[in-house]
Amino acid sequence: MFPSKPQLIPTCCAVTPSPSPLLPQDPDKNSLQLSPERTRDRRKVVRIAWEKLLRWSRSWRSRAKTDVLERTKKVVVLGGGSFGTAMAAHIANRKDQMEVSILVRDPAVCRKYFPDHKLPENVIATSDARTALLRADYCLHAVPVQFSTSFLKEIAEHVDPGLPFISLSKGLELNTLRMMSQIIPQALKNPRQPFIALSGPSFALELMNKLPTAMVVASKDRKLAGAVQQLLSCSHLRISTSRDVTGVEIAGALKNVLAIAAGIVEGMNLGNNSMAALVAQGCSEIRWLATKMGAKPATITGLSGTGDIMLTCFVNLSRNKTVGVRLGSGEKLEDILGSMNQVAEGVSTAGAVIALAQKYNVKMPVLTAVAQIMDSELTPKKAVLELMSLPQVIQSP
Ligand SMILES: NC(=O)C1=CN([C@@H]2O[C@H](COP(=O)(O)OP(=O)(O)OC[C@H]3O[C@@H](n4cnc5c(N)ncnc54)[C@H](O)[C@@H]3O)[C@@H](O)[C@H]2O)C=CC1
Ligand SMILES: O=C(CO)COP(=O)(O)O
Repeated sequence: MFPSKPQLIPTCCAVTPSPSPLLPQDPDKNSLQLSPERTRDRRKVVRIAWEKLLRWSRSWRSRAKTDVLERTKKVVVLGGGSFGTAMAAHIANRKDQMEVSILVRDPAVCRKYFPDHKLPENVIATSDARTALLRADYCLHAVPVQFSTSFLKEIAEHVDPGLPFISLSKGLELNTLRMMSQIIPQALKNPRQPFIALSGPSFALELMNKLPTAMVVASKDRKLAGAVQQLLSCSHLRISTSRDVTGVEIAGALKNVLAIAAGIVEGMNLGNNSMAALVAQGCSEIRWLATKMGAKPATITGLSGTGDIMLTCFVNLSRNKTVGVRLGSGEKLEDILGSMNQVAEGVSTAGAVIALAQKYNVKMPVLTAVAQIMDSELTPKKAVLELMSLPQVIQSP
C-alpha cells in the first residue's frame, strides 16, 4: 500500500495520498512491500535474467582461446617505473615459463617501486637493450611520454620491425603534439611497427595487488588487439578491444590534465558542487576536442575515457591529482615536482593540449586554465574567479 510506513516520512515533507497527476497512480509500483505472490514473481524474473547472463558467460569462456598465451615465450617491458613493473609482474604471473625482461637504466630500480611485493621469478631486469629485446614476442612501452622519442631512438637498432608495441604511456609530446601511436613508429623509423594502446582506469598498485581491474586495448589491427586481449586478460583483469586508437589515446592523455584541475579544487576546499561541475565541464572539453580529432564519442564516455577520468580525478592515489591538491593548497609547482620521484604526465601534456585546442578550434576553459597555472601565468585562485565569470551558458534543448 502507499506509503507503506508513513511514520518514516519526516513531518516537514510528509504527503497525503491524493489522485494528483503528479503522484503515482499505481500505488503498487512504488510500494516497498509487494504481496508475497508479486515478490515471488519479481525474484523469479531477476533469477532468470541472472542465470541467462551466467549461461552466456560460460559459453563464451568455453570458447575462449588460449593459443596466444601458449605461443608467447618472451615479453619485454621498456621502463621499470611503477606501471612497467606492475605490468611485467602481471604478465609473468600469467605463465611461469614466460620470460619477462624489463629494460631499465638501473636494474635495482624496479624493486624500489613495490618494496612490499616480491616480483615473480621469471621477471628479469636488465640495462642491456639487445638482450632485453632479443626474440621478444611482445613489447610493453612504459617510458614517460616526454622521454620516449630519445629512449626509442637509442634502442631502435635492436627492435624487430614486426615486434608489436603495446603502449602504456598516457600523454602528448609537448613540442610536437604527438601521441604514442605517432611517437613510436617515427622514433623507430618504421611506419608499420605494429601498435596497440593499453589504457583505462588502472593504478599500478592495485594491479600489483591483483584487485579487479578493467582496461581497453586499441589497435587498427583487430587480430592484434584480440591477441593482446588474450595475453593480458585473466580472472582479475578484464580487457576489452577497440579500433578507436585516437579516442583511447587522447582521453588517456587529457584526463591527466583534468585530474590536476580536480586536485586544485580539492586543495582549495571548494566543495563537492565545484568538483562535480569542474569534472563534468572537463569531460565535455575532452569530448569536444577528441571528436574533432576523429575519436568516437562512445570511447570518450567509456572505460578509457570517463572511467579513467573518474579514477584519476576522484582518487588520491593519482600523481596528477596530487600535484593539483598541493598547488591548490598553496605550494609552488617547482617544489612539488622537485619532491616527486614519479611522473605526473599531465604537467607537460597541459602545454600540448592548448596548441591542439587552437589547431582544432575548440574552446577548453578548464584545461586552458591548468596550462596557464603550469606556466605560472595564473594562480589557482585567479583561475577559479575567471572560470566562474565566464559567460553563462545557454543549454540547447
Ligand atoms: N603508475 C600508474 O598507475 C599508471 C601509469 N601509466 C602511465 O605509464 C607511464 C609510466 O608511468 P609510471 O611507470 O607510473 O612512471 P614512474 O615515474 O613510476 O616511472 C617512470 C620510469 O621511466 C624511467 N625513465 C624516466 N626517464 C627516462 C629516460 N629518459 N629514459 C629511460 N627511462 C626513463 C624511470 O627511470 C622510471 O623507471 C606514464 O605515461 C603513465 O601515465 C598508466 C596507467 C597507470
Ligand atoms: O593513469 C592512471 C590510472 O589509470 C594513473 O594516474 P596518475 O599518473 O595520475 O597516478
